[in-house]
Amino acid sequence: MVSRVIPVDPFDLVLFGATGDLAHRKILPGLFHRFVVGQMPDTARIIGTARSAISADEFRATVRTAILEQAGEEAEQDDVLNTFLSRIDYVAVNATGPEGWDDLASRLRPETVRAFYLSVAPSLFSEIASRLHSGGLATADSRIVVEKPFGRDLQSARELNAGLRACFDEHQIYRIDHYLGKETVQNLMALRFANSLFEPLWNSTHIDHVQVTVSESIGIEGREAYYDKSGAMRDMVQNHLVQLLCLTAMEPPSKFTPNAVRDEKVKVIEALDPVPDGDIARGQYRADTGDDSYLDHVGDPDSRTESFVAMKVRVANWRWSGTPFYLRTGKKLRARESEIAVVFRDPPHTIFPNVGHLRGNVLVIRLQPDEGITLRTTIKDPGPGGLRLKEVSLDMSFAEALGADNRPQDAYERLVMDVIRGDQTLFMRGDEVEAAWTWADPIISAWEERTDRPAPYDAGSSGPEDALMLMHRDGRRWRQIGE
Ligand SMILES: NC(=O)C1=CN([C@@H]2O[C@H](COP(=O)(O)OP(=O)(O)OC[C@H]3O[C@@H](n4cnc5c(N)ncnc54)[C@H](OP(=O)(O)O)[C@@H]3O)[C@@H](O)[C@H]2O)C=CC1
Ligand SMILES: O=C1O[C@H](COP(=O)(O)O)[C@@H](O)[C@H](O)[C@H]1O
Repeated sequence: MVSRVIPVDPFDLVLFGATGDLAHRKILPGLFHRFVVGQMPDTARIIGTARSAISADEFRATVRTAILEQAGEEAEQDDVLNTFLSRIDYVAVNATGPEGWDDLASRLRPETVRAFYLSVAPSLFSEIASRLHSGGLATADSRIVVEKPFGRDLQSARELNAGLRACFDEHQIYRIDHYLGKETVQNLMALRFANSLFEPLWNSTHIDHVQVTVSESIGIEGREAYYDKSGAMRDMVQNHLVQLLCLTAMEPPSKFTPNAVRDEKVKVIEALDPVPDGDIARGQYRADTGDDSYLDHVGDPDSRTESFVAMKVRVANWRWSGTPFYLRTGKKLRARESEIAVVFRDPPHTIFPNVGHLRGNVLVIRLQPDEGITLRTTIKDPGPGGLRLKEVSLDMSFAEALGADNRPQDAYERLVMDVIRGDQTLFMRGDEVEAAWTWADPIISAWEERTDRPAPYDAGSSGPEDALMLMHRDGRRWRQIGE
């Protein structure tokens, strides 16, 4: 049985960078899944482009292979896969030269939603936008989607915004942060704003602190050149972790519209205090048995790029004064585990004899691997023998609760369909990205002036000792990774 899906309007999706890694691992398999569940109308078309001079048949063959690798059982029905592939075309286009643009223009249909997905290096964004505009390929209703990283500092983000806005209106620009497409991230908004239970408690009177963890067990996996110039702060914190913080901390938007939601997120970013150096722990993984260290992976024994960051962040507004947000993320950690843990204050008094200190409730929003929501509560330990207390979790796993037919969508499949629908709620607005860089830039600049190295941590651990200390000195503890 297929879940409730509302088909989108007919579209021409032009995928720049169609021969690349992201297109083959995420975007095309995601589109295939949307096709399988019936969301892509019969008249939808995907036009892949890149410089490679390959035929449409050759391109389709690579897409077939990628889908068979990524999409699981659904891809085994050959007729379904063949029908999907018949919607795919390919045109060789050079983003920085005249070759291929007229051919591409001739394939686009009038009266059809046009989306141009730029899965290419950010250095190509402005030039592609300009050629789409000057060649008349983009209409007033067309959408342009750009991948991360959106700049490496405020200055470059402003330049990218200027390049895109010279040719497209803000309502046409979709800046991807794939964390916003994750099912549980949206569930955080539903949890907060569709229930009356939590919102009265959602403030510093009741919440002691919030922990946002994005722990990865993988390393930099063939992306050395990019990662060593970025590090965890630019790669993960400035975008994904700041977005998670925003959705946790923001005020209720007046309505669920793209600008109402994004206005509230911008206010949170603008309320972030500068983070003093003493509130940050940076780490770099060292060799594990049978594996190399970060320095071996990037081939630079002097690299000072961090593969781990933990920090204490303060949101300087009425709601959150006195409730810090602790963020941490890193590569080669003990487990792949991402969550937002909202730690409530301890009960102020206990009426139970011989129980000692009662711990506060913890609401955990699990992003991955097992998406769901857990509430840690204290109950009576069942059975005879007097009243003893015990901590238990009220647990909701989405996979179990919703059943296999309603498995959470991959972030990319949701986001691509949102583009076609013209819904920008889960995309970053230009001012939002600039605000996040305004906050992150001084932190990064301070590191760049220093000569010391990030603290080493063992691959497979929970990160460097400094990160533990960041919490311990406040009388708090990180939640365990990988338990
Ligand atoms: N891979 C990933 O996991 C992630 C990637 N991203 C971002 O997505 C984007 C794409 O990444 P990824 O797929 O890994 O990159 P790849 O290097 O694998 O692919 C780049 C693509 O761009 C095409 N290309 C390069 N130069 C030109 C040009 N002058 N004109 C037209 N096409 C060109 C290449 O094809 P050809 O050489 O044939 O022209 C290729 O299809 C980047 O912005 C990256 O930061 C974001 C998150 C994760
Ligand atoms: O954007 C990025 O995200 C991935 C982690 O994404 P996830 O969905 O697997 O949690 C990270 O590995 C990568 O370095 C970063 O560029």
